[in-house]
Amino acid sequence: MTDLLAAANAPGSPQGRFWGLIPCAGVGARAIPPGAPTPDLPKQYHPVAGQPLVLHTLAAFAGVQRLAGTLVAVAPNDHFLDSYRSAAWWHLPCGGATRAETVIGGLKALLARGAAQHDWVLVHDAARCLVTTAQIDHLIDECERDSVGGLLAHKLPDTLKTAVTGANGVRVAATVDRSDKWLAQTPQMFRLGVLLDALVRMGAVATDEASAMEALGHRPKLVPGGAQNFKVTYPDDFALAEAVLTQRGGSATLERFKGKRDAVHPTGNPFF
Ligand SMILES: Nc1ccn([C@@H]2O[C@H](COP(=O)(O)OP(=O)(O)OP(=O)(O)O)[C@@H](O)[C@H]2O)c(=O)n1
Ligand SMILES: C[C@](O)(CO)[C@H](O)COP(=O)(O)O
Repeated sequence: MTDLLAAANAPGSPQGRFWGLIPCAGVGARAIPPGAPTPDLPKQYHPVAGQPLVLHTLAAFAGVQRLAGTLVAVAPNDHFLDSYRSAAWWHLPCGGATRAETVIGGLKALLARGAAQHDWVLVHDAARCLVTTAQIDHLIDECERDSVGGLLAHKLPDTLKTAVTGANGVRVAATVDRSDKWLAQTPQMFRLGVLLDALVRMGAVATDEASAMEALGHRPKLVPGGAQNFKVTYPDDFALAEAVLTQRGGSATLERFKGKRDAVHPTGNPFF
């Protein structure tokens, strides 16, 4: 693995292309209101500001000119996206039981479709539908010359507590120093081959790509993302996402791509 990173960073080695990878195979269990029946529509397909949630995410990625293409990793037997077409992204049923397995499946699919080990991959949650094209471009600018890669993150804005649960309910155990605490967001951008190796080694316990890289001793770069790049996780989050997208004027990026079923991707995506 370290050899792969060293090779990618060696003077004269090719810079590599940039790929998007969207894990989109979760069920969204925490997004179901307490007591409600289990819906058959995963949260990433819920309508938000006039579109299925994930289409806002994909619109932001479609606007990034430097991406060679974006793979959406969906669950086996998930046909939701079959009726949508874009020149900028495609979907494959390579999702797994955990987010890490879905990402591993997606990375292998990218390699099988012609991506190189030293190419960069930007892994981004389908459920972070408020990311903007500008933020993705900013992450690439900040990381493309970095020896490890990095992620969007948000410096903790609130006082941080640890909790203890006992007979008196959930109580504060302590207040924790937050000066060095950040909330990890996505995209998370690393070299494809190195990331695949790191995730396979760490397995399903890796809740994000950076932690797998950290486990190998690397120090991914923290790039400020912003409070609006939150992950739709709980029931209330849909209304918040809707409000922000509506305030932005719907999805301006999405409008640009709507109806362009046969559009040719500017970077010449080989898959269309
Ligand atoms: N087996 C899985 C689990 C999650 N994800 C994706 O990973 C992203 C972030 O995960 P999270 O918000 O935890 O989504 P869910 O696992 O769907 O949510 P929950 O834990 O509430 O069920 C989501 O876009 C989700 O679709 C995935 O591709 N494959
Ligand atoms: C990758 C991630 O979005 C970073 O914050 C997050 O860890 C994924 O969500 P999960 O709830 O940990 O699966």
